[in-house]
Amino acid sequence: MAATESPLIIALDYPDLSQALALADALDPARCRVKIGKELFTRTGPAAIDAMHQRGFEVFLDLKFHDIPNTVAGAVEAAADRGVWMVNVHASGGRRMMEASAERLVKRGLKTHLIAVTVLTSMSDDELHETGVSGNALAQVERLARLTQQSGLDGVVCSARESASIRELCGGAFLKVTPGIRPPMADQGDQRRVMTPEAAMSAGSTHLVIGRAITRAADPMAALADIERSLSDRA
Ligand SMILES: O=C(O)c1cc(=O)[nH]c(=O)n1[C@@H]1O[C@H](COP(=O)(O)O)[C@@H](O)[C@H]1O
Repeated sequence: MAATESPLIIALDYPDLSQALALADALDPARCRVKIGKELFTRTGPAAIDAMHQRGFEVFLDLKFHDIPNTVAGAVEAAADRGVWMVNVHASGGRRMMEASAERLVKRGLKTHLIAVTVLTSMSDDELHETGVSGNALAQVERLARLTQQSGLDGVVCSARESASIRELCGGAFLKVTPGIRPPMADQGDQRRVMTPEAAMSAGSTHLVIGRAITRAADPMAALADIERSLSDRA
């Protein structure tokens, strides 16, 4: 399978496999990775993963596991056995849950990247307070990133607004996978902590998750090319 140097991960948030395949067939695995999330996976099951692997894409399976340690470790192992490049859990599942998952991969010699979601990019500080968290999003992301690193995982999902702080706290090699990416003038939609692609890379994000800015664009390939251009202009 062709590994790519690109930081771009395209979120295939579609209700059926044919729409996901239509975009995948226009994309080039040398230029991006793809993400399969809850909607597509619940519709298609592992068939979507297999179809992307057949096309040469590395796959981020985004099912955000959040359960007791034994259950999540088993789910992470199952994902890795499918050969996915990356899988995620919720950091708020706690240290033992994350350690059990990381240890399972090590024990089996599986190379899948394991990362943890800190605070969803759709949440504002006020919404976070409503869930009982007293600090702001940045403080909670920092706390959970530290816990994630101590638990032996490879990185976090956070917003690009927190990437610089997490780079300082956890180092450059610790993955900072950032959704909530919006090109200038793009509709924010349900996201709250957003950044442009070039600002996100400058802030220290290692990977950018991009969904609707490409999948809902009138011309998805032109939208992707614009984003790639904005990143190479920055370099
Ligand atoms: O884990 C994720 O990928 C994720 C975490 C997060 O905090 N926020 C977030 O938006 N995501 C995912 O990233 C994608 C963002 O999609 P767009 O907002 O359309 O670019 C969606 O597939 C979300 O499920």
